[in-house]
Amino acid sequence: MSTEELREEQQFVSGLYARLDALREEAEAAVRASLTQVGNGLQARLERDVLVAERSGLLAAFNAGENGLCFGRLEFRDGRDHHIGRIGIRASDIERTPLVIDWRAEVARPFYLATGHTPMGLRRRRHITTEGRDVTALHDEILDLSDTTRTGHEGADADEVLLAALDSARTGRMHDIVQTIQAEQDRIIRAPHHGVLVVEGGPGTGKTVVALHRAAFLLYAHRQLLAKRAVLIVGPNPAFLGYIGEVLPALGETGVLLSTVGELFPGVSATGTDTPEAAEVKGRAEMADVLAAALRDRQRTPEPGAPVIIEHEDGDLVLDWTIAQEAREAAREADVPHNLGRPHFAFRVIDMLTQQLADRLGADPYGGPNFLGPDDIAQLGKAIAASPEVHAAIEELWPQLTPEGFLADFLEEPTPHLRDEDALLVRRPRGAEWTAADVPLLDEAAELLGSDDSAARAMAEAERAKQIAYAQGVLDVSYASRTYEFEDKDDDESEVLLAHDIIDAERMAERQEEDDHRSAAERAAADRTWAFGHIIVDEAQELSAMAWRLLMRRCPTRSMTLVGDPAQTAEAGGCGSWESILSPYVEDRWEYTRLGVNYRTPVEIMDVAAEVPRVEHPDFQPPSSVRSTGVVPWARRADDLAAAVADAVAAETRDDGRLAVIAPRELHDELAGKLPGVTAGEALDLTRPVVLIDPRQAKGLEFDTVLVVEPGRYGTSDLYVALTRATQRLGILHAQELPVALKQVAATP
Ligand SMILES: Nc1ncnc2c1ncn2[C@@H]1O[C@H](COP(=O)(O)OP(=O)(O)OP(=O)(O)O)[C@@H](O)[C@H]1O
Repeated sequence: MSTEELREEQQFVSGLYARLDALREEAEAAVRASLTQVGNGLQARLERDVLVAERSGLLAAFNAGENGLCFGRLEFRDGRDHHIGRIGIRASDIERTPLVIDWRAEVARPFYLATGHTPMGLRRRRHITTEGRDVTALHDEILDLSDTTRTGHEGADADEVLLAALDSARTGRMHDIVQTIQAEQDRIIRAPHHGVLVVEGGPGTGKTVVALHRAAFLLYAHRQLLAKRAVLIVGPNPAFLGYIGEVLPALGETGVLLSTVGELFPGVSATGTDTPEAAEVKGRAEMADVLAAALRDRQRTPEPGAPVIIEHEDGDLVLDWTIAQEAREAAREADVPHNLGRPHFAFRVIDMLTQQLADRLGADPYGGPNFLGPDDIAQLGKAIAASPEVHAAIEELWPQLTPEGFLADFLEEPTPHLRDEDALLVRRPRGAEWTAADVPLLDEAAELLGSDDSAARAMAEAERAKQIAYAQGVLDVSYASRTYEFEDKDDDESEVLLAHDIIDAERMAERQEEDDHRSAAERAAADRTWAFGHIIVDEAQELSAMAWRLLMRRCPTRSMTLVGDPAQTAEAGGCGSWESILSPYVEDRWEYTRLGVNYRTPVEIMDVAAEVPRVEHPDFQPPSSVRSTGVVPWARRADDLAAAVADAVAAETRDDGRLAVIAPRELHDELAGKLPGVTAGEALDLTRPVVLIDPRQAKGLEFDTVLVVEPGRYGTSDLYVALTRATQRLGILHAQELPVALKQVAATP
C-alpha cells in the first residue's frame, strides 16, 4: 500500500478541516455579533435576523461536516479531479475555488453511478475512509481499463467499503449512507420532486434511509421552496422517529418535521390506545361520510307542532319547524363548513323572527298595510339580534362546534351513523384520551366545521403584505453578502448560495410576525392547515384511508414519496394496494419503483424469514441479501422461557452493538424482571445494549442480534418483521410449538 498516497490525501483532508474551522469560527462570530447588535428600528432588526438565520443554517451544515467531511474523489479522464464530501466548501481565494463538492451536486453523481461498463468519464474513483480527522484507508477503483497507473490502493473487492458499513456494530441510531449509496438508490434519491413516487421493497432494502437522503437531496435542489414550506417525514411511532432522527442533521439539514400521524393535530396529544378493531373502524374511508352525516344531525329543527318559544320584551317569538327548516336550507345552500354556515342560519332566523314580530306589532286591525316603517323594523331586528334568548335558541339548533367537542360527542354515541357492531367497538365516554386513530377524524371534523376567522385572516394578510414589501426592500439593499463558502451547484452552473436563496422577503416577513423566530418546520408543526413542500411517508402500507385524507390535505401539490412493503402490513386498517391508496387523489398519475437488494439481513437469516410469507404465498420472493455471515439462526425450546431468554441474552450480548428481545407484549413484565437494565415500554431508549420490544415496535428498526420469543403467537406479517431485524445473529426461543414455517430452524438444546 502506498503510504505516499495516504499522506497526500491526509494533507488535503487536514487542509479541508482547517478551512472548515475557519468558516465555522466566522459564522459563529457573525451570529454572536448579530445577536448582540442592538440596532434601532425595523431595518436593523431585519438585517440582524437575516444574518442570524443564514449563519445559523451554515453553522448546522458546518457542524455536520465534522464527521466524514470528505469521503471520495473522482478523477476524470479529461483531467478534472474533484473531492466529494458531505457538504461543499470553497477556498478563500478570489475565484472561490471549490475544495470539496457536495455529494448532492450533479458533478458528484459518477461517484455513485459509474461502473466499468459505463465509466461516465471517470478514470479512477476513490473511497476515502476517515476516523475523526484522520484518513485511515483508501480504496481505488480503476474505471478506465486502458489506464495502467496504479496507486497501490486498488481493492480486490469494489464493495469492500459497503460491506464494512453493513457489518459494523449498530448504535441504536440510523446513520447516513452518503459514502455508499448504491446506483438503484441514487436514482430514487434524485428523482424529480413533482408528483407521487412510490418506493416498494422488502425488509432491509434501504427504503427508510433512501427516503431520508431523498429529503436531503430535495432540500438541496429546491432549497428556496422547501425551506419555506418544509418537508414532512411521517413514521410509524415515536421510537422509530428517534431512531432515524439523526440522519438529516448529520447531513446538515434541519428544515424537516418528523412526525407520526397521531401528532399531526396541533394541540392534541394522542396518549390513548385503541383496540386494533376500533382503529380499523375509525380508519375506514366511509368515516368521512359518517362524520358529515353526524354533523348534519347537529343542524336541527324543532319538531313540527312543537316550536321553541322565545320570551322577548315585545312579546314571545315563535321559532317553529318552518322557520328553522328554511334557515337551515339557506345555510346549507351557502355550501360552507358548518361553523361558517352558522351566521347564514342565524341571519335567516333573526330575519324571519323580526318579520313575525313586525307583522304582529304593526298589524292594521282593518286589514290595511303594516304600520311599521323600515326604520322601526330595523330597530326590532337589532333588538332580536341582541337577545341572549334568541342566541341560545340558535345555538341549540345550529351549534358552534369544535373538532374535539364534536368528535367526543360522536364517539360517546356513534349510533345511528355506525352499524351497531362498529359502534360497540368505538364507543367511549367523553373525556377519554385521544388515540392516534382519532387524529385523522379530528382533522376531518376540523375541515367539516371550518372556523370563522375571516376578519382575523384579512387583517393578518394586510399586515403581512406590508411586512413583505418592507422586507423585500431591506433584502435588496443589504445583499452584498456574497461571502458564502458553500459549493451549491455543479461546476457548470456554479453559483454561490445567496442570502436571497436562503431567506426571501416572504419568509423574512413571516419571521417578523410577532417576533416569530421559529423555523418553517416548527411553524408547520403548530399549524393544522400548513401545506408542506414535500411529504415522505415511511411504512406507508400501514396508514388508514382516513390518515391518507389528512396527509393529502397537508400536501395540495401532491409532491410526495411513499415508501413501504405490503408484505409487512400489520395494521388491519392498512390500505391494501398503492392503487387503492392513490387513485382517489391522483388517479394513475404516480411513479412506482422497487428496491431489490437487502442490505441488512444476511442470507442465512433471510432464508429462515422468507419461509413465513411462503406459507400463504408459495411463490414469495424475498429481496436478495447482499451479505452472508456463515452464522446460522437457531431455535431453543424451554419450559422456563424467561430463564432461557435471560441465558441467551447473557450469551449473545457483545461489547459493542445492540441486542433486541422481541416478545409478545403479555410476556414483557416477566421477561423484564429477568433482564436487569433492559429498556422497554413506550419510552424506549434504543441506544441501550439490550431492548425488549413487541413485534409492532420492531417495525423499521434493526439490531446486531435479535432473539424472537414465542413466535407461535405472532401474526404472519409481525413474525416476518421480527425475523428480519437482525444484521448478524438470530435466535428463537419458545415454549409452545413453533409455527410451521420455522420447523426447519436448527434446534439447539
Ligand atoms: N447503500 C447503503 N450503504 C450502507 N448501508 C445501507 C445502504 N443501503 C441500506 N443500508 C443499510 O441497510 C439497513 C436497512 O435500511 P433501511 O432501514 O432503510 O431498510 P428498509 O427497507 O426501510 O427496511 P424495513 O422495511 O425492514 O424497515 C440500514 O442499516 C441502512 O443504513
